[in-house]
Amino acid sequence: MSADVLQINSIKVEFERFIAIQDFSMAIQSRQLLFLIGPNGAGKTTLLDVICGKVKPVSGEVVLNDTYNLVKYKEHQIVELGIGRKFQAPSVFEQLTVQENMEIALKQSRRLWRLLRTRRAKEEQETIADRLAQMSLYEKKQQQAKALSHGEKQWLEIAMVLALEPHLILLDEPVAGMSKGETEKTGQLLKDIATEKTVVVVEHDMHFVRSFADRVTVMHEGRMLCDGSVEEIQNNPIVQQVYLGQRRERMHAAG
Ligand SMILES: Nc1ncnc2c1ncn2[C@@H]1O[C@H](COP(=O)(O)OP(=O)(O)OP(=O)(O)O)[C@@H](O)[C@H]1O
Repeated sequence: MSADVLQINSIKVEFERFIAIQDFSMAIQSRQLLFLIGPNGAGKTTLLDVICGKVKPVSGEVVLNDTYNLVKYKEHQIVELGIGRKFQAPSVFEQLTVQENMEIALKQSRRLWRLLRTRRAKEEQETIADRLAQMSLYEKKQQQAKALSHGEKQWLEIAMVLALEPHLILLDEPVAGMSKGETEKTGQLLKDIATEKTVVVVEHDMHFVRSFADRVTVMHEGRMLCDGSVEEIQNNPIVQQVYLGQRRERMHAAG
């Protein structure tokens, strides 16, 4: 068995006649914080959509733990296999408390719903408490979600994904709209999560990527441009030429 959690092999995605992803392959190892970067329209969100089953490729495969070709599974089955997704826009229930949002997240999981029949309510509450504490929200569990800051709502959503106990978490621009302090804290939280899970983040904020990435994959026009450490990406002439261009100076200057 390989050390890869996920192997993406030669996927191609078409929307009507437009090819959004082409001949794309990569392997994702466990317990790392991987950032997907690239210009607008590069195919980053579509790649997350393929992994979580929202979009089906016309060819290629996405293999989880050397065993499950996710292309053949439905979205809810992929959740059951341990892949969690947080979309870009916050979608917490504003009128409900932080605690109630967590309880709903647990009940929405069919996998956990089955488990809960045999699982004691006490354990469910412990899971919720642990994840809220991890995301620094435990003290706010009785507050309505609408009273949270934008950053706290994003953390609540991440806690809701974590409560489903995924092995692989997919996040789309989690720090968009956050303050500097919230962004820094989110990076630390994601680092912490990546000590026990694999975290894949689509991101445009290069300072954030530089500060926290274990590995970076660059996409361009639906293809893999390159993949490596932050330093390797920064020094790659093709990335500088095709993607970063004039932003190179800023990228080196940041941090
Ligand atoms: N449902 C769809 N139907 C048609 N075209 C789509 C659809 N979803 C995405 N696309 C197109 O596929 C390409 C890749 O889109 P995608 O959202 O994956 O890019 P991205 O790298 O995430 O971009 P951004 O950084 O702007 O979010 C774009 O040209 C987009 O317009």
